[in-house]
Amino acid sequence: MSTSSSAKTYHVALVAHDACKSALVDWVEAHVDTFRHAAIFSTGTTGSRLSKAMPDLSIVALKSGPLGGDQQIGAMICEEALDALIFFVDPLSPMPHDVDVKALTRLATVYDLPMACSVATANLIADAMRNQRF
Ligand SMILES: O=C(CO)COP(=O)(O)O
Repeated sequence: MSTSSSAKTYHVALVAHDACKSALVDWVEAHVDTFRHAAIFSTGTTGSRLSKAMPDLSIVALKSGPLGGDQQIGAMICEEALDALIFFVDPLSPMPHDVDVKALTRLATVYDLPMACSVATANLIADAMRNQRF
């Protein structure tokens, strides 16, 4: 008897502030086998950096963060269209769109969405994705 196991396609938002974009690209490259099976949604500049580095991944680039991209991802959270948010936040620079950043992380908390704002926590989410644990 054959058992069929259909792997879940995770819908994941990947976002990084400018000072953290290279770290996010490196991190996704390190987990590319996991993200090859994911549907990725990114803010504009983050998405184009990721697409350039890994053109074979499925990446939808939304608006740039300061132009509403954080809010677009927030709307996806409200619509329960995401499984996780990986957001490499720059904690050392003031942001003109700080309210948008706060709104995004707030909505992830309101909807109890798995969210990582650091490499250590992002590793836990990637591990859970790889093992289909949520
Ligand atoms: O500012 C951001 C998130 O707050 C990221 O936006 P970009 O990916 O367009 O730089």
